[in-house]
Amino acid sequence: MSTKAKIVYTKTDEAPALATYSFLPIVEAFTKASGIEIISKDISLAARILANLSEYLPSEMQVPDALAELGILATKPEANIIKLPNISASVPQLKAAIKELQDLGYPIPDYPEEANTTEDQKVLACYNKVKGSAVNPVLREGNSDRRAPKAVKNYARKNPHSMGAWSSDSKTHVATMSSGDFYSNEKSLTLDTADTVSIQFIGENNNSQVLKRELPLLAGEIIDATVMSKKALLAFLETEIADAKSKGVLFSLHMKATMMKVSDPIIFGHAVRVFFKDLFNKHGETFKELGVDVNNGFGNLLSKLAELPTAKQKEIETDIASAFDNRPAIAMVDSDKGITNLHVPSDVIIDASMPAMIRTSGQMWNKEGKPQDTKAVIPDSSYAGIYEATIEFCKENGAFDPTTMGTVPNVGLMAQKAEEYGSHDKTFEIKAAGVVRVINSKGVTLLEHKVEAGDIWRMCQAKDAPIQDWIKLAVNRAKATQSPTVFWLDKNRAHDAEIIKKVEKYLPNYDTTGLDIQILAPKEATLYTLQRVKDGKETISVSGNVLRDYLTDLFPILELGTSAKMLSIVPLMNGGGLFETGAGGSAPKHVQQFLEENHLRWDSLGEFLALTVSLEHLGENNNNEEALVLAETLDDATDKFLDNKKSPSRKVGELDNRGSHYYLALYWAEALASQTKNAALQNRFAKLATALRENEATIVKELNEVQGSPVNIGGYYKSDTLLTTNAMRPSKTLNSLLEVL
Ligand SMILES: NC(=O)C1=CN([C@@H]2O[C@H](COP(=O)(O)OP(=O)(O)OC[C@H]3O[C@@H](n4cnc5c(N)ncnc54)[C@H](OP(=O)(O)O)[C@@H]3O)[C@@H](O)[C@H]2O)C=CC1
Ligand SMILES: O=C(O)CCC(=O)C(=O)O
Ligand SMILES: [Mg+2]
Repeated sequence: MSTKAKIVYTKTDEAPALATYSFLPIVEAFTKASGIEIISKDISLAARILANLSEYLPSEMQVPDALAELGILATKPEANIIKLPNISASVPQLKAAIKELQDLGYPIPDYPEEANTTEDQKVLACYNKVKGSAVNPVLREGNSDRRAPKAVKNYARKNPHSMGAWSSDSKTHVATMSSGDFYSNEKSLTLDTADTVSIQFIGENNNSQVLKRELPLLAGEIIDATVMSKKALLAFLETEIADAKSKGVLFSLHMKATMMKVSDPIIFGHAVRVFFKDLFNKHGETFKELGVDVNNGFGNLLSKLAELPTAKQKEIETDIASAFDNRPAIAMVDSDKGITNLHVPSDVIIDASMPAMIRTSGQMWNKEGKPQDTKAVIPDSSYAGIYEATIEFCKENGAFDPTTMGTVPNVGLMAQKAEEYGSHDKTFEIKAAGVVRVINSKGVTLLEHKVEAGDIWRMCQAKDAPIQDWIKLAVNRAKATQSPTVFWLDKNRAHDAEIIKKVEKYLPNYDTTGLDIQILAPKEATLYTLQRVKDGKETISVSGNVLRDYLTDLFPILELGTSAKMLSIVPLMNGGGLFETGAGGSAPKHVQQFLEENHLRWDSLGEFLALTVSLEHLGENNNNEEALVLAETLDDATDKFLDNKKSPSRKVGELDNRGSHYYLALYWAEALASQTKNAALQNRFAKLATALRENEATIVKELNEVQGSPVNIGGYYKSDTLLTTNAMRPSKTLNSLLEVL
């Protein structure tokens, strides 16, 4: 046989990584005789740290830079990558992972609190490559196509998840800025020809500083720049904190500190300082001496208090307690442990946190662990309107009904680090009053803002080729579904106005006869879509990168209870395929439960869907008939899996992730054994299908009886391979059946 076609299956973090220990051996067993090679690539946070700090490690401890390899692969036609969700690390998570690796004996340096020396700057630069959303932007060399497959949608309609009722007198609302924010200050233009620009700051006393040198731009590229005024932000936060107190609602802040890893931690830090302003007024000096940095959350302050003499510690603790009394009640992440919304910037991430709140009657948890109406603070107003509109809609119409509601697939512009999510290397906290200019190679100023000390200035890019590809993808989906297709673009926003020009330029390249394609600003698009959702209809959202992220959690969480059940395809621009699993994250809560009671409630449906399309892609691209049959039968097996309700339960002692994998394997083997397209596959799987069926009771018993007590896998970020394998593959019967295949 010619060289085998390859599928890369990523090893990531937390719950999806645990699930991989159980699921990957099944995938390998099922595909190995069909000319398919499954390659596992470790892009976990721990592996990325080790790869980036190689020079500090002895050779036997060094690991390859798997992410860099995959980044290159993603630009090649042969790419076929299954990408599971991974940790996008905030600084507290990064430090915890570094500590774990050091304890395991890896001699890597600490995360530098302050980078004053050249050495510290070098280390910090290495860690910055690992920080925040450092994986997805590298692999996403294509735009995104996320939707709920029919079978999944039908399943949700027949088996609705719980949905909190909405009352018209709910006090829950969104608070967002009306001036001085990124939305209000945005300027944008499209380049006619390729150029190289630089970003410069010119102070009021005429001292100037180059913020970024030699930024190459392509012809047709859209750039935009904007600024968040610190003064306006602080005033806004102060007003909203007071308003939350007077209205008796919880204060909660919703940011994306992981993807917006430069701007959003700064905004997060301001929120912590304004919320605890008396504390900072009184103890600011002490905090400075301790090196407190609340851009990493209020938890950073708490962790430093132990360094103080006991008396001082007590005094500050008393002042913290009175701050909590004097300020509004704050939304909790974990009320049992006293962890608030302001503790860690990666605990509350807007794409998942806002829909979760909307699903629970617009309420979040207070410190007594009871649900309460909430003020959701989303400082920048660019996209806050979509949540505002959804909340208003629920107040007026009540909660959505998963048994009847329609569906909202998304086509998202994200290739080549498009828009805000690619802006962190062009985002700056401004040191003094002056202007920031984007200047072209001839010295002409393209964009300019007046700034003050503490303002956050940023520039974003969107290249022409990805935009064209995105428009093509939108037209394809519109044709395939015949559903109304809405570009969520605001003509009054500078950047969107440039994108609209491109949509108007490129749409006529396609035959759109009979298609309903519209352009609506995000708030109007939300209202239009929600009404159709309520009426049970499908509406395709076509959006930029941030809305892609927000909408592909918002609608799935309302429709399906979780975005883990989404089909999430990234047709790579050079012909390969990146198949993401679900649209959500790495579910740290699930790991906590697993470690405490050896029950993993992670639902791998997203992995099943991704594997199906990956096999299909491989079959078509390599003329591999067996891969196509494997894909078709896996699709049937997934339908049966849903029909027979074999998804993991949330409760210990019941079927969990491991048991759900067994059933998928059983149904897949049965589908392969009963199909008649390919006799070789039919023969190969006949015995296994019978054996898996005959041993059902034994296997399920072996998988379920291990549950109920804590499990040790030897690490959180870098668990022990053998311990984790044993924990995730406890059925000897299942293991030996897979081995003989
Ligand atoms: N593509 C990627 O790589 C992404 C990575 N992330 C990263 O993931 C981490 C956690 O993010 P967070 O915002 O908490 O979002 P998560 O999606 O991890 O968690 C939110 C909740 O969604 C539910 N959920 C998510 N996936 C599944 C699944 N497969 N099966 C069942 N339930 C599921 C769970 O709710 P419940 O337990 O209540 O059922 C879970 O607690 C962060 O580090 C973040 O940066 C986030 C988004 C995407
Ligand atoms: O990369 C990340 O940090 C999160 C990605 C995400 O939330 C998404 O793609 O929906
Ligand atoms: Mg998301």
